[in-house]
Amino acid sequence: MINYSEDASRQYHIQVAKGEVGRYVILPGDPKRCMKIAQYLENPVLIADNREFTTYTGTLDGVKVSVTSTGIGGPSASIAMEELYRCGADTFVRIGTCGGMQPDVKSGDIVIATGAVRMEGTSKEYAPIEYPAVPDFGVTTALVSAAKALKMPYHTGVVQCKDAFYGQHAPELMPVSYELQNKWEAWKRMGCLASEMESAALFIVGGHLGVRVGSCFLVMANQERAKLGLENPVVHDTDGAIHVAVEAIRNLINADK
Ligand SMILES: O=P(O)(O)O[C@H]1O[C@H](CO)[C@@H](O)[C@H]1O
Ligand SMILES: O=c1cc[nH]c(=O)[nH]1
Repeated sequence: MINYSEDASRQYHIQVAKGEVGRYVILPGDPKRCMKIAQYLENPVLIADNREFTTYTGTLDGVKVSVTSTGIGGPSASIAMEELYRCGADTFVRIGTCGGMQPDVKSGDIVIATGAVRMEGTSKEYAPIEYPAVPDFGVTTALVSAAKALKMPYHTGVVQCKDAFYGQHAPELMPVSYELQNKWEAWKRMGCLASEMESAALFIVGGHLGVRVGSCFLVMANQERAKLGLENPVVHDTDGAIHVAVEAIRNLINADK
């Protein structure tokens, strides 16, 4: 395989070299979330900042842990995971934002994914659609233990992933509204908790690479609650979900000892 990087020791997109990240990596979508997460680490150092990929490395309880942003959507998330894996990472926790889909999934709650609907393109270039996008059981239970210990309101269940943010929020405006609206109804009836964009790709790429992956999200709002006339403030504060992700990594470090 050709390495397109000017500096051959660095991965082309993330601009990180082998050994510069820990085996444990926290994956936010938004690069601006990286510094917030890095503040939970001891002695965080900025390793690289290229395109949508910002990476910090520090330690948690003396063990090397990194944070890398994945950008929006499966294509860039899959690139981040592939390149981090080549630098030595094998355990990933995504911390993102999502939109609730069930009436009891409220703004400010945490959702922990136990599976992801593959209504996106990236995972289809890895595995046939019949293969399920599921997180690692150990990472998922570490996230649940963390949410419980922090007394965060949380839900566990399947999340829906897609490529078009506005296909979720304004499906009626899309030429394929008939498909988007019917499928959304099906995901809801099947009990999908929330919609986001990266977990399906991360779970499938993780399965292919043989690494551990889990996901947790802040619920920003819930368009279904709005339709029902229920209270639906928009929440931007990701601190609680970040704390859950960091404590989950701490749980995994202890369990791995
Ligand atoms: O907040 P992040 O992690 O970016 O996650 C969610 O927010 C973005 C859309 O606004 C998508 O990336 C979606 O998955
Ligand atoms: O509603 C939402 C909120 C965040 N991210 C999404 O993909 N959808």
